[in-house]
Amino acid sequence: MNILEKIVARKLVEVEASKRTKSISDLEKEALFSRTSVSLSDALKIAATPKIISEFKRKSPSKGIINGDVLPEIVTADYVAAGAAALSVLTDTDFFGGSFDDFLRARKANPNIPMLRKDFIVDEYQLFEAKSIGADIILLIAACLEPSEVESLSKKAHDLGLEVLLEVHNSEELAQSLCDHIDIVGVNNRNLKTFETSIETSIELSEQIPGSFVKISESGLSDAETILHLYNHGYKGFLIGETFMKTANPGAALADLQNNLSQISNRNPHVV
Ligand SMILES: O=P(O)(O)OC[C@@H](O)[C@@H](O)c1c[nH]c2ccccc12
Repeated sequence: MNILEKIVARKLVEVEASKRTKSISDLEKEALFSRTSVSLSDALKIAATPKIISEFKRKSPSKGIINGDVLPEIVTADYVAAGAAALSVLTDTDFFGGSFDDFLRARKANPNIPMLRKDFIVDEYQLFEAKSIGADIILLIAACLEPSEVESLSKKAHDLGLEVLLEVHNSEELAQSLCDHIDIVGVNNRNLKTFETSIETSIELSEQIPGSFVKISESGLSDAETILHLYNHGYKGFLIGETFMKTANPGAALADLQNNLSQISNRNPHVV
């Protein structure tokens, strides 16, 4: 089994256990369930500069512990103060050290920013969970879902008022999984089966994504030059975790990146 298969196998067991402890109608009763979602795709569509989606990630299977001892409410509020367009918070515990508690603390500290529930969605039940913790966006990973599952899960997400980020890593996944209910297409520069990361993945796929979809580039991003290069290939948003989380002050690391982005674009106004 590759790591993605291991995560999915574990997730299926976890979801069955959660269903036994909390029913869908319990989830629907949570206060945040009725919160009106904030759109990320609308903000990205009109973005005239690169937008950063900052991730709260304690650890990962590829990197091990990145930053175990951080407070989600502080880090995410610092991200927002430094200009993050959205937040991504891992809710997978076993492989990424995340939790609903992390997500809820981040949500409480930042009531109005678009937030992505970063997890491995394999069952409709998890969409109700996402809604109940105040998520605005959910992730569907083409590499671990059948195209028919992407279609039904994304439709259900829309019914619940959630936006859908479809993550792809190659042209086959893109061709097979893209459907009408996708709001944002994310190209993951990291192959989740091998952990290899290459920005070329985003460059190669940029032209294959129909212009009607807003696109973001994910993983392995750290410098302003690369981000502006990808922006010029049509990417509006950039999902970044490790670059920020590995520092003692993730919010300050985002502020530095934002500074570098504006300095470069001031020097070369044609770039953005
Ligand atoms: O920490 P990075 O290299 O900046 O990557 C962030 C994000 O793209 C990555 O965490 C991610 C992308 N897709 C995922 C799917 C599941 C878990 C995690 C991910």
